[in-house]
Amino acid sequence: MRSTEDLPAYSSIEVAKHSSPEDAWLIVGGKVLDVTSWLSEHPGGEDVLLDLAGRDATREFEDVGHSSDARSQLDHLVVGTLRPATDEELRISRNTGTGPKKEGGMGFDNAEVLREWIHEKVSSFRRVGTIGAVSAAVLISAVIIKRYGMGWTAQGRR
Ligand code: HEM
Repeated sequence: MRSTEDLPAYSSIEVAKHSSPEDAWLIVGGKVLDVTSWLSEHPGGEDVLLDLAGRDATREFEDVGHSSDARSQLDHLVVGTLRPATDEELRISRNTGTGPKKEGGMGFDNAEVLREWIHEKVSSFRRVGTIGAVSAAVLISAVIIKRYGMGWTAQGRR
């Protein structure tokens, strides 16, 4: 087998595009697998693989308690390694609603997309918070000046 270092690196967003029976990829343990031509050979059936196609199936693979034979079969299916998604990929994925999703969920099966979304929300709240605090300070100053006048500056000048 080729060393995984020679293989291309794909992001989870790229892997998500391969989610049909004609083109089914999975991620297991940081390896990207093309299971398309092997679907019918899986002893656990093709449905479980198709349900997870385009997604990270590491947890499901481990939960089944696959044998070491299964692990060596897996190595023959490797087409690449997993790399973090770029900011650009995350932005496009968020805006177009593409990328890995779980049915019935919030649409954020992809931890990276979710993390990026939270980060953006927090910074926009922070922005709104700063504008709010500055406006409140100006308003309070205006009320104080209106109520007490500029007495202290007049005193200072005397
Ligand atoms: C693409 C990587 C995978 C490979 C190479 C693989 C390979 C195998 C092999 C060789 C077996 C026979 C039992 C054994 O040797 O452990 C098996 C069984 C099974 N696999 Fe997978 N598998 C893969 C992914 C998955 C995934 C993602 C699931 C999802 C749940 C899954 C579910 C099962 C189930 C339920 C069985 C048990 C079948 C039975 O004992 O009746 N497999 N798999």
